[in-house]
Amino acid sequence: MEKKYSVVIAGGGSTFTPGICLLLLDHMDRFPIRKIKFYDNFAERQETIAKACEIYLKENAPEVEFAYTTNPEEAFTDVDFVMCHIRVGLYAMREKDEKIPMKYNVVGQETCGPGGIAYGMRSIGGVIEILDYMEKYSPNAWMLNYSNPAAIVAEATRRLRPNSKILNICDMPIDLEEKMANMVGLKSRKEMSVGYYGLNHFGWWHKIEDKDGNDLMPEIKKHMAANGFADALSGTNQHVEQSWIETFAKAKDIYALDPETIPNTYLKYYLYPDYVVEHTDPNHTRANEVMEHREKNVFTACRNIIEKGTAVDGGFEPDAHAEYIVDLACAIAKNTKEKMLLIVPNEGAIENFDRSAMVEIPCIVGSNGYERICQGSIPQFQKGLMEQQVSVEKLVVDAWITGSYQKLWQAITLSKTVPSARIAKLILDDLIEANKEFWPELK
Ligand SMILES: NC(=O)c1ccc[n+]([C@@H]2O[C@H](COP(=O)([O-])OP(=O)(O)OC[C@H]3O[C@@H](n4cnc5c(N)ncnc54)[C@H](O)[C@@H]3O)[C@@H](O)[C@H]2O)c1
Ligand SMILES: O=P(O)(O)OC[C@H]1O[C@H](O[C@H]2[C@H](O)[C@@H](O)[C@@H](O)O[C@@H]2CO)[C@H](O)[C@@H](O)[C@@H]1O
Ligand SMILES: [Mn+2]
Repeated sequence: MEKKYSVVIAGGGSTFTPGICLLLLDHMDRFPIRKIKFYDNFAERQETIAKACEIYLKENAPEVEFAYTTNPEEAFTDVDFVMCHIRVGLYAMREKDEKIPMKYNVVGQETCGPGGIAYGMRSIGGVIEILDYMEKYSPNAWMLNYSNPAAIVAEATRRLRPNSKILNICDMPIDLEEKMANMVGLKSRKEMSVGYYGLNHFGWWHKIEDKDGNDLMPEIKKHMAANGFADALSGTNQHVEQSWIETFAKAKDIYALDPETIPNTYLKYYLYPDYVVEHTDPNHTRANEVMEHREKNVFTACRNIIEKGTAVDGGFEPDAHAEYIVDLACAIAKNTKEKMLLIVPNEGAIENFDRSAMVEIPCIVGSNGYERICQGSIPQFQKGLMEQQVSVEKLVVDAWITGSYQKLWQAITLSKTVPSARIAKLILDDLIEANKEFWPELK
């Protein structure tokens, strides 16, 4: 009898939960599920998502047991996988992450620069707490974590829970690879084999071939030089707002800095911080767009489904972009040896880079975890940028662990997005005030 799996979604009130829940149901042939649970520390938020999903599940997969709870023992007992997508402080704090640095003409962004540092200082405790619940109540389970900022969370879990069964992953490369597949007329990124190196939200493709080993880089480079990632489809409908459309187009200017590699879009914030500040409305940032679009749409759909008592024509769609999560779960469950980009300790996979850095590289994933695929040596330009950024990330984790104001001031000062130690201190003091209920006390 084929094993059926029990999954808990940590962050059940997430705007991504319905799409991921439906996606799991779409892949029951390769990843059969006996139970889905939601866990959240915000009962009311989760309940709206959960009650709608419960109606959907009853109508479409009545054989799958479903529950939702804020009780850790109920949530994490008898689970095989924890899919973790929490946002400590919700969008309200994301809005502050994005607006406080902008007061000083510094990039305000969800995962990059001082905003990402603030988010990291909130996320570490939340993810570690859930990891500890998992290990207490289901010691053989795996955590698939895509809570942000993945770079800082990954460094913290390396330092604080080095032996835990956690895989940290990001879907930005997935989206961009789909766009590159579209550039060269392929149906899916899975028809490509890639070489990639970097940190999370801070990386480059250095090799892209088709399944026959033909080099796809020349054609992709041509598109990047002319349009960046603009005008290339990826199948996701997450990014329709103007801010994302501009981000995809701006990749053209990031590419211009090193035409031998294809850049992750997030490098925009580090290489063109002046452009970003000039093109950001300090009173209406990405957090406002998400609250006005994704959050509003998802919760409106959920409330309608609950009111009608049926999910038929309720607007729930499987989140195709999240297929990577099922790929990852299958790789662990079925030993598929899937090749996936993960955020893992370098240990020499990037030959001329810090062995302890959490790097984003291609890995082979099976039942016993991942094996790194070596990416060789990296050029001086990327090496210099990565050494600065990984030091920021390490200093943030130092600050969280030791409660050190000094370390966090150093981290913000060291960020390529911040012009001086004076500005860094002004931003830090504002962030401390805004994060009083979330950060450890700093001395
Ligand atoms: N890694 C990636 O590529 C990727 C892609 C998309 C989203 N994300 C991340 O997924 C997460 C969810 O995104 P969203 O926009 O849906 O957020 P959201 O605010 O809609 O939902 C997050 C949920 O987490 C819950 N939560 C917060 N702290 C918690 C804690 N300590 N314990 C349990 N639950 C907690 C909140 O109550 C909320 O219901 C974010 O971290 C986001 O950055 C990552
Ligand atoms: O501004 P947001 O909240 O819409 O997006 C921020 C996240 O962007 C990336 O995830 C994208 C993903 O790249 C794309 O495929 C699409 O499906 O949606 C995701 C969420 O919008 C990035 O990887 C995440 O870390 C960011 O949180
Ligand atoms: Mn990401």
